[in-house]
Order: sequence, then structure tokens, then C-alpha cells
Amino acid sequence: MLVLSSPSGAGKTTLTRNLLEQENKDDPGKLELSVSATTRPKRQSEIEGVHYHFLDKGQFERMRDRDELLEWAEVHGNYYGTPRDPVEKALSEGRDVLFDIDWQGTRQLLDKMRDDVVTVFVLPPSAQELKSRLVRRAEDSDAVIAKRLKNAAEEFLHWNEYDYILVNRDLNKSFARLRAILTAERLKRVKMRNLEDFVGKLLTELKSITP
Ligand SMILES: Nc1ncnc2c1ncn2[C@@H]1O[C@H](COP(=O)(O)OP(=O)(O)OP(=O)(O)O)[C@@H](O)[C@H]1O
Ligand SMILES: Nc1nc2c(ncn2[C@@H]2O[C@H](COP(=O)(O)O)[C@@H](O)[C@H]2O)c(=O)[nH]1
Repeated sequence: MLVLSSPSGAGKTTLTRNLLEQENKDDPGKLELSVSATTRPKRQSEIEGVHYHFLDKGQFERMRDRDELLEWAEVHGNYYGTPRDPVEKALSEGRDVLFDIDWQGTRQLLDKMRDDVVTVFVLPPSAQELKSRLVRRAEDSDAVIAKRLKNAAEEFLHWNEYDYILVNRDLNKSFARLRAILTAERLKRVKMRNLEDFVGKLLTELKSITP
């Protein structure tokens, strides 16, 4: 489970989408994005079921109360949460899951599944650039942008709860670093499947070719 968090506008959605596209080119189906549920209004560019499952407050609360969310939080005045079933299905089938969630949700995932969770906090190169990115994205009203910038102060404080920090200045460099994190984490001994069998086979083969 690879989690990206950041203040709004730092670039985690851009990085997760790039990572998903590139990884699935190289190894189709190995990495899956967790599509969150939210009560936030849909943006113009967003597609139901692809970017989010857009719910009303009642629908969200019913999912939450039936324990159908792995984690949930109120962020910028709306509810956001991770549907449990798709994540559990992907993990049980040996796929990795990518999350774009805030620090509150990250804490909940860590409480439940600490050993399986790798966390990355994305920082903007400057506060001014953070603002410029939100304005350039042109998806939110001035009031929403102002609220998100105000909330960034609280979000910045959680950087030290994460395994890795990415200062997202140059997108290509940040992307390369994110891929390096994923590659290194997948190569950790404790995360490799069937390693004992593989080493066992190497030993058998070695015996057969040594006099
Ligand atoms: N390294 C970068 N340099 C310049 N622009 C960038 C960079 N990374 C992302 N952007 C741009 O900044 C804007 C915000 O990025 P993005 O939507 O990925 O942020 P986010 O962290 O996911 O925000 P939110 O939390 O609101 O979803 C987008 O228009 C994106 O194209
Ligand atoms: N705790 C959770 N946070 C989530 C989830 N999905 C998204 N988010 C975070 O919300 C903000 C705002 O996102 P936006 O799409 O409205 O710009 C951002 O920090 C996301 O990471 C979730 O399922 N749980």
C-alpha cells in the first residue's frame, strides 16, 4: 500500500496518475489506484468512478456506518473515504494499491495495517508556487482555493509522520524519485513472495551442478 499525502495543490494527484500509467505499461495490473468516495462536488474534468465515487452526505454516512470504509476523514469541509472491498480484493490478489489521501486517513491506515503501508509526503517548492498551482489548475473557486491554502498550514505540520518526503519542484525528477521508492520497497526481503521457494530451487540446482 503506497500512500501519497500533501497540502492541496502540491502535486500528488499528478504524481499518482503518472505512476499508475507508467507502472501499468511495464507490468499491467500490478498497481491499482484506490478510488475514494467523497461528498465534494464533482469538478468539470472529473469522471464518476474514475476520479472519485461522488456521493451525497447520507450515502457516505451509510457506507461509513456499515464499516464499508477502510478509513475516512473530513477534509476542506467535505467527507472523503476509502472503500474497503476493492482494496482488500486487490491486496489478496497480490496487487499493490496506491492511495491519494490526507494525513488523517494515513494515520488510520497505519493503525490498521502498519507493516504493509509505505507513506510519502509531497511538499511544494514554495508557498507561492503552491498557490500558483491551485490557481493554474483552474478547477476551484477563489473561496475554495483560499480555504485550501489556509488548511495547508495544518497539513504541513504532518510531514514528519511519513516515511519519505518528496519536494515536488521538477515533475520529472519527482516522478523518478517516486518510482525509485516503489521499486526499493518492492525489493525489501519481507515483501517478496515465494523467496524461500526460489532460494530452495537455487540450492537444489547448485547441488546438481557441483561435483
Ligand atoms: N512539479 C510541478 N511543477 C509544476 N506544476 C505542477 C507540478 N506538479 C503538479 N503540478 C500542477 O499543479 C496543479 C496541482 O496538482 P495536483 O492536482 O496533482 O495537486 P494535488 O496535490 O493532488 O491537489 P489536491 O489535494 O487538491 O487534489 C496541477 O495543475 C498540476 O498540473
Ligand atoms: N482521508 C482521506 N482523504 C482523501 C481521500 N481521498 C482524497 N483525500 C484527500 O482530500 C484532499 C482533497 O482532495 P481533492 O480531490 O478534493 O482535491 C486531498 O488531500 C486528498 O488527498 C480519502 O479517501 N480519504
